This record gives sequence, C-alpha cells and structure tokens, in this order.
Amino acid sequence: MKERIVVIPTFNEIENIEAIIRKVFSLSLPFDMLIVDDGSPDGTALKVKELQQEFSGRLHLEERKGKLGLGTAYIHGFKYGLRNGYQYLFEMDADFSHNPEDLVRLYEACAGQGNDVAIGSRYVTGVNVVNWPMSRVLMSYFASKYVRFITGLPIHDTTAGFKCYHHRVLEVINLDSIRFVGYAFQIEMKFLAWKYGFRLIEVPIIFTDRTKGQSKMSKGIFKEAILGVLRIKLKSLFTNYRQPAV
Ligand SMILES: Nc1nc2c(ncn2[C@@H]2O[C@H](COP(=O)(O)OP(=O)(O)O[C@H]3O[C@H](CO)[C@@H](O)[C@H](O)[C@@H]3O)[C@@H](O)[C@H]2O)c(=O)[nH]1
Repeated sequence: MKERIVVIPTFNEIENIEAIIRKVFSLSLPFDMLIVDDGSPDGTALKVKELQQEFSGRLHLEERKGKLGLGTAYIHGFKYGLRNGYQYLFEMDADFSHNPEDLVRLYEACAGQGNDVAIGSRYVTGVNVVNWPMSRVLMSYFASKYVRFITGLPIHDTTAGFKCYHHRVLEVINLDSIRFVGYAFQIEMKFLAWKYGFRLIEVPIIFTDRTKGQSKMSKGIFKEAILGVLRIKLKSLFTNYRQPAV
C-alpha cells in the first residue's frame, strides 16, 4: 500500500497553487498530492500540469468540467486515493489557511496514536483563527456549537476542513450518499465517522485566513449547513450504523 496522499480541491487558485505544492513536497515526511480542479478559468490546472514534470509520480491531477463544489471534489479525490491504494488520505485547502506543516501532526495523531480520523481544530483550545472578521469567527464558532447541540457530535470544530483519514473510514462510509457541497459536507463526514464507531481526535491548529485569491463560500452554502444538520440528524434516526465485518 502507498502511505499518504493530500487531496486539495481547487477553483481559481493560481496565486497559491505552486507555492502550496512546493511546500508540501518540502516537508520532512513524504506526501503524494492530488489536485482536483473544477475547470478553473485562471489556469490553475495548467500550472499543475507544468509542475507534474518536476514532481513526476507524486503530483496527480483530476480535472472536472465545471464548478461542482468542494464536497464532491473531495469525494472524487477520496475515490481516487482508495483506488490507488493509499493508507492515509488528507483534506487540505489550497490557500495556506491550513499550515502544510500540520499535515505531519495530523498523520502522527492518526498513525502514531491509533486514531482513525485526525481533525485540525481551531476551537479545541480557545479560538485559534487569524485574520478573520469577528463576524465570521462568531458565525463559525457558534455554528459548531449548534451542530454539537443538534447532533451530539463530540467535536469542537465540526466544520473543520483539515483532516487525515485512515482509508478504512472512507471505505465504510458510503461516499455516493453524500450530496452536500460546503460546510455540511465537513459536518456529515465527521458525523458518519463518529456514528460508525471510528476514533476521532482533534489536533489544535491555527487557521490563518487566505492572503491571496478569494473564498468561494456563499450564503447558499451557509444555508445548506443550517438545514443540512437537521437532515443529517433526521436521517440518522432511520439508519443502522453498524460497521461491516472485516
Ligand atoms: N474543485 C473545487 N474546489 C473548490 C470549490 N470551492 C472551493 N474550492 C476549493 O476548496 C478550498 C477551500 O475553499 P474556500 O472557498 O477558501 O473555503 P473557506 O471559505 O475558507 O472554507 C474553509 O473553511 C471551512 C470552515 O470554516 C471549511 O468547512 C471548508 O471546507 C474550508 O476548509 C480551496 O482550495 C478552494 O479553491 C469547488 O467548487 N470545486
């Protein structure tokens, strides 16, 4: 089995893509990378293709035709990682809001401490967010409290998008049943991993808002999360989360 792959979804990340790729490949631990690009008009995928010559065999690219959302891009990436036999699969943004150095900490929290999912958490020790307007910090913090209250998910940062999964978690979850595209995607993945009895751990990180390019989150995605949490809860009442026998 191959050991580690970092999945990065991209839409218009030309200002960040080369730097994030070079940074990941310079880490003390080797990680392969998969960029899932949704036809970025700014040429993000072209830049990745150029870099593939330098990082042959370690840098992978999947191109989709249009902007289909972050959640489906991750599902696409997870399926690619499972098909290609990776043991640990990571989620990370392209814009340096997640510090690539923390990939190593997430991996150690999973592989070294016997956990199945490691979550880079902004809220496990206070509020560790840099450069966000206060309104967004409050919205994100209280959204996590809301999710915890409705679903019981014992996680402080329920919308976090910086994670390491053991491949078994992604094999047990029915990836085709997940339709959410934004924050609700992040919530549902954690909720399902927890319900199936996997071991989740929160690793404290500092989240620093992007300095280049623009966030793609919208009011629609926020609404999806608020209503999505209720749907996740409702669906859970009729679902048997027993893990399949090995
Ligand atoms: N392929 C693809 N990538 C996308 C799309 N939308 C966003 N992305 C990529 O997904 C990453 C995060 O997008 P942002 O738009 O910067 O997200 P954010 O608002 O900062 O949200 C982050 O924090 C949230 C929690 O506060 C997380 O829930 C979310 O997953 C993400 O990590 C970036 O690499 C961006 O290019 C899409 O439709 N398609």
